[in-house]
Amino acid sequence: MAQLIDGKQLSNQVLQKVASEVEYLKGEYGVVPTLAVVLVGEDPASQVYVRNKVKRAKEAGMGSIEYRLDTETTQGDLNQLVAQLNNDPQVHGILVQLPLPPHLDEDEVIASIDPAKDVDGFHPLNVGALAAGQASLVPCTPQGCMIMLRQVHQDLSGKHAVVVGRSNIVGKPMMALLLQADCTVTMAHSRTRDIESLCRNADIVVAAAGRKELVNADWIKPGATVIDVGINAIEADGKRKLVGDVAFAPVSETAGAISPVPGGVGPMTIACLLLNTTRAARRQLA
Ligand SMILES: Nc1nc(=O)c2c([nH]1)NC[C@@H]1CN(c3ccc(C(=O)N[C@@H](CCC(=O)O)C(=O)O)cc3)C=[N+]21
Repeated sequence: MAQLIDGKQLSNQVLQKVASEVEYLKGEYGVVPTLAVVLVGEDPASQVYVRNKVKRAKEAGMGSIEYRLDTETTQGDLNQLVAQLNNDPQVHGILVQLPLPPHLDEDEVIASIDPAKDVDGFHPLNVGALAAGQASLVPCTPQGCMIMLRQVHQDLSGKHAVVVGRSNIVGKPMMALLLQADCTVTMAHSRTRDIESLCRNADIVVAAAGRKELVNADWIKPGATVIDVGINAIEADGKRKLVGDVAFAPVSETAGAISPVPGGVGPMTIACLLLNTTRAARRQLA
């Protein structure tokens, strides 16, 4: 049976580090690292994530401000709120929850966030810095995945990693971080031919395709490490249940290590968001 990579437990370690950094910034500079979260619309899943982020921020001693805008919010109103937060010295991190309602332009909103406050790491300047291997605010989910991988592999050098999924928020930044860790990286996606045998050659598989239980046991080399980034809500016995992009039960009999859903990448993402917020606050010290 595979080793379980416990994201819940590991995220608590990261959050402890965040809490001590918060104490330091308060004690030494009188600064309370503060995250502003902007949610447009009523999507129930987004509301759960935002509530979790705000809760964890409070637990770490950070400030958090939640902005809930209704679905009909205009691009102008949203841009104006972002501009106000950019100019507010009490706000160190800005997160605009995605996806936005279809009438709003996500790229435009992201580009309007001050790159120094872009704790998601989605601004083109931060994307470019990551691609060039320069320190920056790194997207939270891939950052969390790297911390999980380092639990299993003290040295990632030369490992063959296959990333399944090419999104801007997970797949592409994941590729950059694995490359920086000297992995050999293959990007696989919905158009990849014979994706199963490609994955079967991998030492590490990061599943971020957004397709529930896509990755099965016959995709995985015995002993390989599997990180499951999927969050797919399904109905089971009339209840809402989360499953990943990996068929957990069968894959955990083949893999050497595997992260679960829930309790894997999700909590790590939130912990890294707060870590980014303390980093942003530190860089904004006058
Ligand atoms: N600008 C932006 N930044 C984001 O980081 C961002 C976003 N938009 N939009 C939505 C996705 C999704 N996301 C999650 C974070 C934590 C959990 C999480 O903690 N999940 C728990 C379970 C929670 C539950 O039961 O629903 C777990 O996996 O154990 C899930 C999903 C961040 N996102």
